[in-house]
Amino acid sequence: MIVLDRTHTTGFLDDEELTSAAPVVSTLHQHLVERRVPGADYLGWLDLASRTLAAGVADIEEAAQRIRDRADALVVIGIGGSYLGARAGCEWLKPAYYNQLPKAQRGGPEIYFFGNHISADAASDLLDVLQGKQVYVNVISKSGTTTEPAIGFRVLRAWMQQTYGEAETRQRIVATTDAAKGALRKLAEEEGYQTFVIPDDVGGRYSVLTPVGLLPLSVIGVDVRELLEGAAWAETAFGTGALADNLAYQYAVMRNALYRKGFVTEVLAHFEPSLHSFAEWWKQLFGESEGKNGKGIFPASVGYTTDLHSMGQFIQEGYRNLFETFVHIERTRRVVRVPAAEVDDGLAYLAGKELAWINDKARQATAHAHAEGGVPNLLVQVQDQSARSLGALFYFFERACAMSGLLMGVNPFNQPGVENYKQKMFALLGKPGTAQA
Ligand SMILES: O=P(O)(O)OC[C@H]1O[C@H](O)[C@H](O)[C@@H](O)[C@@H]1O
Repeated sequence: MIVLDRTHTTGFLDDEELTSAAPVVSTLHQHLVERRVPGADYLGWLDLASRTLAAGVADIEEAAQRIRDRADALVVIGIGGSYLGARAGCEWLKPAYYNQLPKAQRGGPEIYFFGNHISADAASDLLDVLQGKQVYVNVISKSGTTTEPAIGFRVLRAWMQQTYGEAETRQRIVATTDAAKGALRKLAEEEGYQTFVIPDDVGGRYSVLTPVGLLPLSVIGVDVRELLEGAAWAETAFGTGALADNLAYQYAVMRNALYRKGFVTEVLAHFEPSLHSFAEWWKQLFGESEGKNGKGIFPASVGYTTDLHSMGQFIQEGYRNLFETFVHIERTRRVVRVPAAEVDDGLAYLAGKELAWINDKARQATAHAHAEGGVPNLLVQVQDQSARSLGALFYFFERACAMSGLLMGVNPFNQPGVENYKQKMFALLGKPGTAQA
């Protein structure tokens, strides 16, 4: 289901550099599966998909159905790992203009993501668009104490209370949070919201296949079992410690080998606008997992061919510390051809050609040109834009990220650095118990 191709690393990486990593990968793999690595309390994602399939997702599907039957719009409140996966899934699996389609064609309510910023204008704009609609909310926070979603939830809850009254508002809110800890858990219990639990042993950026991602996606009509099946397939496919047989570990080894040669920025490149949020999810996964102790590959992303007309110049000829990873989808969902035309607009040579075919030529040309310009690039390919492929790809990158962080010598499962700005912000805000600035 997943292909990894390193043709365009020729001249930058040789086989021996990769195969020689096999013993260390095998040892780290053993430590990972025996849960003897730094951050070992956060390894629940390793077999989460297969366990979830075995336990069933009826509770998630029932809650989703209740919302689908009643809602015009679902607002998903969360930040970081508590929203990027659902958003990635939504864009990957649903049409680009999903919210603008007639309800019958959508197969679910409109979906909005909120609580991922502190913007007054964005908050007001959301409330404007929700006017007159039947709104339901899924508020998501593992810690239950993150400031942005907590503020967003307050704003939206106040609006809902005014619009629907207190009792009705309670019926329209589902909270996804820790089983016992945090302000959101406490509030959910006091108010009697329906709740879903984020397991203790799954960190935020690895949580897309928990109710964090599954509930919102189920509400908009995604068959979440297919998503889980793709990931469960990947658990087996990328579950071996033998480097030669494990593409996720090979990807981890390649990016580390490039890193050691000074390629310290990885640009995730895709050719489908619907992969934009997938790239955002990927950036959090790798950025928070590896960027610590003065180490890490800086994860960036571009959407081609759009960004070939902006960032393309830099990538082709700018400062040489970049490598790229192209995420490519082999088959598009639909076929569009360049129409024949009477006028001469210089495109006669493309008449009748499929856009997907042209896009693929653009990808091949870009990969070639960038390698020639000193940017080695890897290809990660999935066959289609299905839920199964997405589930497999989520897991591929999670598994690769864990191995990559271990190879780099960091704990891939913590994020101590994000606390610093928070403490300074709390001091500026005068939060009780914090040092005043
Ligand atoms: O789910 P939450 O506890 O609200 O956390 C949401 C996000 O916020 C943080 O600051 C962390 O850096 C992220 O790893 C996390 O995904």
